[in-house]
Amino acid sequence: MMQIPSIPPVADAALAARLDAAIDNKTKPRGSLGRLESLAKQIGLVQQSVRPQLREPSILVFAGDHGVTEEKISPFPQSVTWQMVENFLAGGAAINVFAAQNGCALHVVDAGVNHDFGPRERLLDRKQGYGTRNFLHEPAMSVEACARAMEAGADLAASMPGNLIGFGEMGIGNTTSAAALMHRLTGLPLEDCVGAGAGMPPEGIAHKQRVIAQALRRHADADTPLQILAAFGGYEIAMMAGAMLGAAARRKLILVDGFIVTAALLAAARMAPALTDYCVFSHCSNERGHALMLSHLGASPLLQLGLRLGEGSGCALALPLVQAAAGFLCGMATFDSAGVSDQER
Ligand SMILES: Cc1cc2ncn([C@H]3O[C@H](COP(=O)(O)O)[C@@H](O)[C@H]3O)c2cc1C
Ligand SMILES: O=C(O)c1cccnc1
Repeated sequence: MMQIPSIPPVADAALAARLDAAIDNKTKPRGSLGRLESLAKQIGLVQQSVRPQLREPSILVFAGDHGVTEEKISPFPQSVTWQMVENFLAGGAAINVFAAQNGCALHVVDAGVNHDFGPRERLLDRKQGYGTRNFLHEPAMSVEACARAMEAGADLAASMPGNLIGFGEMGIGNTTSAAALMHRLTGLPLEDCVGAGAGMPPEGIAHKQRVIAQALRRHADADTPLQILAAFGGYEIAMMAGAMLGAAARRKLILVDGFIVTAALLAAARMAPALTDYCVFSHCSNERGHALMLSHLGASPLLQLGLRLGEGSGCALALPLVQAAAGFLCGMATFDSAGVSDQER
């Protein structure tokens, strides 16, 4: 069974005071870099340094299929998952463009796609199965399979070279899975958790909500975060949850994308609450429920662009801001070093 790594909170009063002083001594009015200042402080706390550096950032797109697609809860067929994986491998998806634009390495993880790809460059084969089971009728996966997927994710994150990992996903049907997880893990009303996903019309969203409500009754006994993740999750979601824990255990910064990635975090953070200390929330997605999910976590997302894509697109777009935050803390002169007069105190 997956050993949940112990994740220490990043809080360190002495280091926090040194970071505040380092940020305030830069040649700028105090506070003038706004949100970048709290971000720089967070990165410093995660890296335990007043001169944090981001090395070899990468984005991992976790892909998996969902048995619940049988219930017509997505406007797209399940096969779009593997077809989009092919598109990622060929370089033609939105995430390819945005990652390349920001010089960010991109890997696709086959967590459980219902398709055989064979060995391919940029594809990390961590296949746990050919899609999950239909959670309307039975748990999406067994608790053991869920723990194995988490463990594979934790190992993968630990083996990544850099100190920042952006999390993205691809899996037709996974907003249904994420909505069920959100409801069970936060207790928020189901109607606030269910949205359009890849473009369901209003009557389709009502159907999706009925399917989830019925599944919630079927799995009323799923109680621990692992049981809940096994009942309603997906291989990609379980693997992301484990990978986030593995990343934080190595003090890597975690860039969180949209609704589905945040649902994986909700589950993982229930297992190790300090996990969110290591997370930067790239954006607030337009998927209904994401804003509430973020407030539940006390998160302040960097961007609000009306995205509702997934794939890690928000991570790639927010990466330059994260680099700017670490960059100003490392690179800017201080009032002293630059011979600039500080404000009179
Ligand atoms: C062409 C295409 C590309 C995508 N890239 C990400 N998603 C996004 O949509 C899916 C979730 O929506 P639902 O739960 O409604 O199926 C996920 O695969 C997600 O990453 C896509 C969806 C489509 C159709
Ligand atoms: O918020 C997201 O990441 C999202 C929203 C809709 C569809 N796919 C992903």
